[in-house]
Amino acid sequence: MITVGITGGIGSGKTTIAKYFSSEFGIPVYYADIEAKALMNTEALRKPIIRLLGKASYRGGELDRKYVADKVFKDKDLLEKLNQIVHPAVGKHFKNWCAQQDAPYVLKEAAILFENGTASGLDYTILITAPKKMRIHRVLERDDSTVEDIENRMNKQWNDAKKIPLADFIIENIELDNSKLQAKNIHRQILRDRVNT
Ligand SMILES: CC(C)(COP(=O)(O)OP(=O)(O)OC[C@H]1O[C@@H](n2cnc3c(N)ncnc32)[C@H](O)[C@@H]1O)[C@@H](O)C(=O)NCCC(=O)NCCS
Ligand SMILES: Nc1ncnc2c1ncn2[C@@H]1O[C@H](COP(=O)(O)OP(=O)(O)OP(=O)(O)O)[C@@H](O)[C@H]1O
Repeated sequence: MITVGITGGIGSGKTTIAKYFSSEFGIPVYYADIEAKALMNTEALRKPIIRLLGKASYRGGELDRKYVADKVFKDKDLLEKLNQIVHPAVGKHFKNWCAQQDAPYVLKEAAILFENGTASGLDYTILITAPKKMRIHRVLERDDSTVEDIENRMNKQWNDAKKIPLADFIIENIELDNSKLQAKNIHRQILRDRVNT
């Protein structure tokens, strides 16, 4: 199975573009942040997370996302420790998920790909970029975060300049129709490579 990572900083539009690959080309998408949160609600992860962040990490038996986010996005060390609990479980779950897919390739949509070395296990990577101000504006419009919340998350992610040389493909996601054209070209390129190898 050919695996393609799709990543980008907060508010870059990676979910929007991943959904386009799915709806337009029928490509199966693994949404790592959604799957991660489901895995964090399993017994196997609940225990180490409570040990790291305390009992308040769960409320009514469910992960308290706001509590956890407030703790880890203000503390690099805690976030790294949480990543070390969550990311291996996501990696394993993704592998099992891939084995059940029947498609020319699959997409793994994840906020963190280059930062934690996950990219090296994938066949291709697509980086979604957009100017920082635009990304902040998009997230403010989308949910009830504050600029401070968004910047705290941004500061825990590599900037585009560091990720651009590592990516196989880049989509500059400013105007959506143009981004879709870029996505179509990448889709075609992956299919061409597949036939030629
Ligand atoms: C702290 C949590 C519970 C907050 O949940 P919330 O629903 O508010 O955010 P969600 O997970 O949907 O992420 C939204 C955005 O936050 C940023 N973000 C999330 N996790 C991380 C991280 N580990 N490092 C940097 N940025 C991150 C990304 O831009 C992401 O797209 C959650 O983000 C989390 O558990 N993160 C650590 C584990 C992780 O890396 N999950 C992502 C997929 S592997
Ligand atoms: N080209 C675009 N033009 C206008 N709005 C856009 C564009 N791309 C995405 N958006 C909007 O910006 C917001 C952020 O997009 P999206 O959720 O896809 O980003 P993301 O990178 O997955 O964010 P996060 O890191 O927070 O998960 C959404 O409300 C989306 O509809």
